[in-house]
Order: sequence, then structure tokens, then C-alpha cells
Amino acid sequence: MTQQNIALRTEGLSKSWGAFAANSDVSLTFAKGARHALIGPNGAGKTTFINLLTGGFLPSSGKVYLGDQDITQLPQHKRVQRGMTRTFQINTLFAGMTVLESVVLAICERRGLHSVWYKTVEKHTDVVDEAMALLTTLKLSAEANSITRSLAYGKQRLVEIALALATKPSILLLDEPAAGIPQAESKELFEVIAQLPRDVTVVFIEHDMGLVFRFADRITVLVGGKVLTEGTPAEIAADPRVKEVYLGEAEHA
Ligand SMILES: Nc1ncnc2c1ncn2[C@@H]1O[C@H](COP(=O)(O)OP(=O)(O)OP(=O)(O)O)[C@@H](O)[C@H]1O
Repeated sequence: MTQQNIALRTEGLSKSWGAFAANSDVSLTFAKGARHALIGPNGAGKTTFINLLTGGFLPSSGKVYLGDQDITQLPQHKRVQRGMTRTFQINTLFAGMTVLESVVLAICERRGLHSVWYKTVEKHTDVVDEAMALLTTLKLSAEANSITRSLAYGKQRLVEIALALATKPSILLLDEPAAGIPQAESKELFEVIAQLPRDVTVVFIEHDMGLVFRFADRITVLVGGKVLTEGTPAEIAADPRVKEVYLGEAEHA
């Protein structure tokens, strides 16, 4: 992979709490436009790794590079400004607003239009247009005027993704986006994620292997905080070590 094709890269990333190493020497490269899944058994260190990427945790050692810039020490909000965003659960304020209102607010925030309240936003028709375009991409335009809290969980997850996309990320990090939603809705959710523009690199954690093998074009397997292997879905599916890890887990359960 050439430097121009790299969206994000880690070098020997480690995170320990006391003697416990949640991530050890994780060196990964995420290609621009990839749909890159992180998989591995419970406690493998996937969420820890995402937190090291977003700046939620600082690593014990190692580096994080966004393109060619070392962002290892950069605070979370500065990483968002540079194009790296993760989804957050919709808070009470956003849950009580309509879908369109919340996305408009998120776009205003990005554009630095802090004093614009929704009632005066009609003047900023370009903000409303951008919000509607985003909702159309996410197949949420029919829900634009619904109160977010009243939507099915799968749709609420899409609103969370809309709010993340309102920051105009080049990298979108998703930690189990389909957790807790019915299977039919999760398939729909991933279909929408799969159709996001290719200028957004998507890194996601997912436990449902059906979804992983359907939607990822690259898979990294973490076990015990370390990279076990990485490859295309076909390579990972054929890797006996991966089967062993999951069979071991199933036997354990
Ligand atoms: N703040 C923390 N302090 C101490 N240990 C932690 C902390 N955060 C996570 N851990 C530990 O690190 C290990 C890895 O956790 P992590 O959540 O990264 O795994 P995961 O692969 O995302 O697991 P799951 O699939 O169950 O969500 C776990 O044993 C967890 O208890």
C-alpha cells in the first residue's frame, strides 16, 4: 500500500492497565475507502483499540498516524476536526428532537454556526439542504420530521451515524453498530453503511460473522490484545487458526 492509499495506521500500539495488557504491539494499516472489520472473541481488546484510535485512551506505547500525521497525543475533539469520528449514543436532548433538527444542529456545530437555533435556521437553507442530502444517503428522509426517540432501534442507530457523518469524517469508527437491534434491521443498517461514499473509510467491530463476511473487504482478527491475523474475507474464512479461536469460544460457552 502506498502512503497516498493509507487512511490510518498504527505502529506497535499497546495499552496496559497495571500488569494487564489489553492491546499489545498492534500495528495495523487501514486503506482509504476500506470497509475494515475488527473481530475476535470477547475481551480481545477491540473496543480498547478503537478508543486508542479516537483518543478516548492514550496508549502506553506506540503511535497512531492519520495519513502521515502523528496524532498519538491529540485530544479526541481535535481528531474529530481532522476527520476521524465515532458514533455516540444519542443523548436525551437529541432523542427528543426531530431527526432533521438534530442533524441540522450537528452541521451548524461543524460549520461554527453556534448561535443558530433551529427556528432561525430556515435562513441557512444550505444547512437544511445538506442535512436532507445526508438523510437521503442514509435512507432516513421519510423520518426527517419524526422524533428520534419514537423510531425503531435500527433507525435510531442510523441517526447516530448521520450525526457522525455531519462532522464530514474521512474515517468512521463503528463499535458494534448492530448491537441490540433485530436481525432484519441490522441487515438494513449494514446495507446503508455499505453504500456510504467511498471517500469515507469505515472501521467496524462486529460480532455477527454473517454481517462481517458480507460487508467487510478486509478483516483483522484480534486475540488476547494481539493481532492473530489479517486478510480478505476469503483468507480469514479459510484460516484454521481463526476457526480454532471461534470453535474454542463456542466449546467454552
Ligand atoms: N478501563 C479499563 N481498565 C481496566 N481494564 C480494562 C479497561 N477497559 C477494558 N479493560 C479490559 O481489557 C480487556 C479488553 O476489553 P475490550 O473491551 O477492549 O475487549 P473487546 O474485544 O472489545 O471485547 P467485547 O467483544 O466483549 O466487547 C478486557 O479484559 C477488559 O476487562
